[in-house]
Amino acid sequence: MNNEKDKLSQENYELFRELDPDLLQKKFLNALLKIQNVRRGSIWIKRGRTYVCVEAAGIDSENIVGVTLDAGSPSIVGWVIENGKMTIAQAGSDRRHNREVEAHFAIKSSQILCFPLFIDGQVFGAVQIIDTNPDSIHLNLDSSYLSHFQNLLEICSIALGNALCYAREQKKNRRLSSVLSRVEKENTIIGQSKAFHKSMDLVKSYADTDFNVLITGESGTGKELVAERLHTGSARADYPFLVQNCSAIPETLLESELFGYKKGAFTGATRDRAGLFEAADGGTVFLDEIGDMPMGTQAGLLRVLQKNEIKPLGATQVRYINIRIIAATNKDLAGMIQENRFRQDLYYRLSVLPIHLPPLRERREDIPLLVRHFLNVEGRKTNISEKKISPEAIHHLVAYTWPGNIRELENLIRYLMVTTQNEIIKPDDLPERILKINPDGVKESTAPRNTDPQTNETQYLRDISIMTWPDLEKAYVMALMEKFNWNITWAAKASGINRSTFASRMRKLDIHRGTGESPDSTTMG
Ligand SMILES: Nc1ncnc2c1ncn2[C@@H]1O[C@H](COP(=O)(O)OP(=O)(O)OP(=O)(O)O)[C@@H](O)[C@H]1O
Repeated sequence: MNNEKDKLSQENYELFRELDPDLLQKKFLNALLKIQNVRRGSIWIKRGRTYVCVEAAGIDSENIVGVTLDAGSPSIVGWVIENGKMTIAQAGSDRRHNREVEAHFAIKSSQILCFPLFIDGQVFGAVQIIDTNPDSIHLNLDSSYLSHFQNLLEICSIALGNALCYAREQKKNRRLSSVLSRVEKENTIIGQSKAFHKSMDLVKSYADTDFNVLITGESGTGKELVAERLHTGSARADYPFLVQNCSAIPETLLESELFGYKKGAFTGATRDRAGLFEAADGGTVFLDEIGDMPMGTQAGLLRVLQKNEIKPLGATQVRYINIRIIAATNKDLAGMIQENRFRQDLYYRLSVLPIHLPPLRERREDIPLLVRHFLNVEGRKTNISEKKISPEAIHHLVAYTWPGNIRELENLIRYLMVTTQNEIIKPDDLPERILKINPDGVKESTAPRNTDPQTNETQYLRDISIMTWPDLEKAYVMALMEKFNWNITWAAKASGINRSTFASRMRKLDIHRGTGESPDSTTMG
């Protein structure tokens, strides 16, 4: 008996060293099975009106992890959880035993020992230790042994409960950090052009719905940024926003990333792993480059959209998830359907709400705003003193065609921040590919480029002469707001008019930070 007690204590110490709840669960169950000299066992957690199997050991265990039992159907774990008492049951004759789960087992259970798991006096789950020997002779049911066993269980149950709480808090923490970083990013959607506004109006109206969205547009036009905005503006904002790029990734790898896998599903699958869809439960999944998704994976995605169910690789049972899909592509999906490279039924499901983001060359008015924005952001990030840009250099940037769109512009600003020695970026600092294009060919009213620094002012006036009065006022107010970090009072002071007039002009010109905020939600001061 003393030997047995020592064995229990040793297992105890070993368990307390484990902080990872998944590993702790596994070690906890294995320790109990070892002490009781049996091989089959499982841990169940109560979730609402269901009991979910979170860990299992022994032959057929892969058929039971993830199984969800309804509180209304018979089960030993349900009985133990609801009554808060341990029980011993004969699998063949006990009416509480769930026959449906047992039906999946090649080797049948004979005797079941089941204990409740407590935290703070509340039952949060149950652990089953199961004898599969037909004579039910392996379980030690001696009352004094069982009482020591119960002590070990109580201590481990506290450790497990704490580890689960810790994991929950960690998850919450990660979610909050991702919301925080999204909020920080959120203010960076820049654009005042008509084409951009049209797309952003759609974003605002789509965010309130829960339908799938298909974003089309060339590479670097801001599809991911817009997807994030759709998520943060939706009721799912407090849940994860997870991104998967579907291009340049082998089919099986993409499937295991998205749907997850069971231990042993393929070489190297040493443990169960949840996929992206499951990890994003409650939130949004952004599938970038959906046009590159292989046909096989498209079928799995269709099942997610039609039935909200996923089947991890190697699993026999499906799992239910609740996610919103936002997909993006720069490919012609309609053309791909004709060539049988994209499923038509999937296309219809994905493109309930379509958004097209215009290329930068179709919204050239936004280039000066974007340039100023990136100079500001990069200046802050790199600690290099903020640089200015000459109207002439801007003139070249506006004329360039930007095949890589906003990403190319952002990268160029990073490059210029580092390579430009002077405080002001001038045309000479620009790369050859940009200088090659004649800026005067782009806008008919633009006068020939003047390289004499003394006549920069004249050039600048020529540049702004192509703008309308509201455009000019808009650009002026935006420049002030950015300079004063969206503090209306300071910006109004700098402009020489009072705050309420300034705020009312902002409203009239429909100027707001990014796109989602009204002037009143800018920094107060
Ligand atoms: N309107 C915008 N205002 C500020 N920054 C933007 C804007 N649109 C895009 N960006 C920035 O440009 C870069 C490219 O944007 P994003 O990754 O969203 O483009 P994408 O269309 O998803 O590209 P790809 O198709 O190549 O994946 C990002 O760094 C993003 O922050």
